[in-house]
This record gives sequence, C-alpha cells and structure tokens, in this order.
Amino acid sequence: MELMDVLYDKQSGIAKITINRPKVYNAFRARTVQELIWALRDAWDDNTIGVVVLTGAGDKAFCTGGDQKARTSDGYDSSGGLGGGIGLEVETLHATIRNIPKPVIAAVNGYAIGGGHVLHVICDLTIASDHAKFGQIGPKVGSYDAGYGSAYLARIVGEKKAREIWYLCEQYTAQEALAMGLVNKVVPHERLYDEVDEWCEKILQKSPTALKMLKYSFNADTAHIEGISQLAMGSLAMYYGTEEALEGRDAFAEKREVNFRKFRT
Ligand SMILES: CC(C)(COP(=O)(O)OP(=O)(O)OC[C@H]1O[C@@H](n2cnc3c(N)ncnc32)[C@H](O)[C@@H]1OP(=O)(O)O)[C@@H](O)C(=O)NCCC(=O)NCCSC(=O)c1cc(O)c2ccccc2c1O
Repeated sequence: MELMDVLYDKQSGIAKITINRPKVYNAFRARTVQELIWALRDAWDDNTIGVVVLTGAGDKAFCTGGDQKARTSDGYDSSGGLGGGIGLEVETLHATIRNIPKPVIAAVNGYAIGGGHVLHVICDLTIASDHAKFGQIGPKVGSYDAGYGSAYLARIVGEKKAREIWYLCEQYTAQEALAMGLVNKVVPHERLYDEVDEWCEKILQKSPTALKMLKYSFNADTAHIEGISQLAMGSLAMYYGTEEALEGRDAFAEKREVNFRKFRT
C-alpha cells in the first residue's frame, strides 16, 4: 500500500508507526485509519518484529482523533469503507491493535485527544513525554466513543475517573495521567524515544510466545467490549447526521463557543 498519512519503519525487531499529519495535529481521516491497519497487519505478519511503537509526527500531538475538517453529516469520509457507517474503519483499527500478538507501545509525544486518546488507551503500554496532554472531547464536538473509549477506559482508571474524563472533557497533564494509571511512565520530552527503545529492547529479550499468550489472556477479560463497540459505532452513525452533532463539529471548525443548550428541551 502506498503510504501518504503514515510513516512506517522496521528496524531490529521494532516496527515504528507514525501518524504523519502534523498540520492537523495528527488527526486521522479515512485513509489514515486504513494505512494504520495496513502497517499493523504488516508488523503482525512479519516474524522478525517483536514489538510495535505507535506515535505522532512533530512535537505537538500524538493524535487528536477524527479530522473534524473531513467530517460530514454522513460521518468522516464517503470513501471511508466499513467502520459501522461512520466513514472510518476505527473498529477494525481498535481490533487490530488489540489482536496483534505483539505488545504495542504508544509513545505519546503531545496531545492525545478524542479518538487519539482512545488509541493510546487501547495500546498495551503508554510512555508519555512530560509535554503530553490527555483527554476526551467528543461531547464537546458532537461525538462519542462509547465502546473501548468508555468501557475499557473505566477498566484502566476506574469508573469515577472515566466518567469525569468523558463528562467534563478536560485535559490532564502527563503527571496526572501517571497518577491515575493511564500511562506507564513519564519522561522528559527529549528522552521519549530513547526510553521507548529501552522498553522495546527489554521486550525483545522475552519469549514471543509467552508474550503472545499473555496478551490474549489480558484481552480475554474485556473481549465483550467489542460488542458494545459495535452498538456504539452503529448509534454514532445515526447521531452524526443530527443537528446536535453538527453543532459540535461546526463550533470547532468556526472556533466559536458550542451551544448545546437548545437541544435540552
Ligand atoms: C488538541 C487541541 C486541544 C489543541 O488546541 P490548540 O489551541 O493548541 O491548537 P488548535 O486547536 O489551533 O489546533 C492546531 C491546528 O490543528 C487543527 N486540528 C487539531 N485537531 C484537529 C482535528 N481533530 N481535526 C481537524 N483539525 C484539527 C486545528 O484546526 C488547527 O488548525 P488551523 O488550520 O485551524 O490552525 C485542539 O486542537 C483540539 O481540541 N483538537 C481536537 C479536535 C477534535 O474535536 N477531535 C475529534 C474528537 S471526536 C473523535 O476523535 C472520534 C474519533 C473516532 O475515531 C471515533 C470513533 C468512534 C466513535 C467516536 C469517535 C470519536 O469521537
């Protein structure tokens, strides 16, 4: 596959996948999601690869979720393929990160917001730069990930914190994320990729079969969330066409205050 939105590099057992859309803070469109899936599948299929790193280009953002400029009342992109009708194959991307039988490390180099936040949550491990900022934003911009984005997040940070994250849509620093168990380690920004390399090296010294079976075991306990995710994406496809959802999208694009009060009648 010709890669336009993603950089893909394989070296010494490590596959590094970089979302490369820094002008939109590494927001993803349909093509980006398809390229991410392709790269993950390539890393899955390559027996020389023992660990995958997911990160974002530049020093501003890891990923800020769906590209709001590519979002229509039909979802994100008419060419977006499957994805439960939202125009993005996000369900397949989430499933691929979870099911690839190798650890996936999120190297969070900046904002991890919205659907970008969900990506790091699903990864096996997260190492964050001390500049990184974390948060969900869907209810502010007329969207939600009520699958892994809510149910799996609650497994990680607990019910109260997960509800706070979604209901208030605030941003959290890397240190706050560490305190709530949302990330594994915080390092000075300039050390991020050295630290990630060290973690990869430690992983590469371990038995690949043992790691694979452990990952499957960790996944098994939350496998039912896939069904919740299908319901969530199905409902989202209908929600995106509503005036309420479009108010959120338009307010972001027009850089103005959102007004959801009119929908509380
Ligand atoms: C990340 C920010 C808080 C940064 O704010 P800041 O003020 O520092 O910078 P700007 O806002 O000026 O951003 C710089 C530049 O980047 C553009 N940009 C940033 N994010 C996006 C984006 N997601 N889409 C398009 N463009 C983006 C921004 O417009 C600026 O460009 P200019 O040309 O205008 O200068 C802040 O940017 C921010 O809050 N961004 C997040 C925006 C957002 O709404 N994200 C999507 C949330 S919903 C979502 O991601 C989502 C994805 C899914 O795949 C789902 C799947 C299934 C269910 C639900 C899903 C879902 O909800």
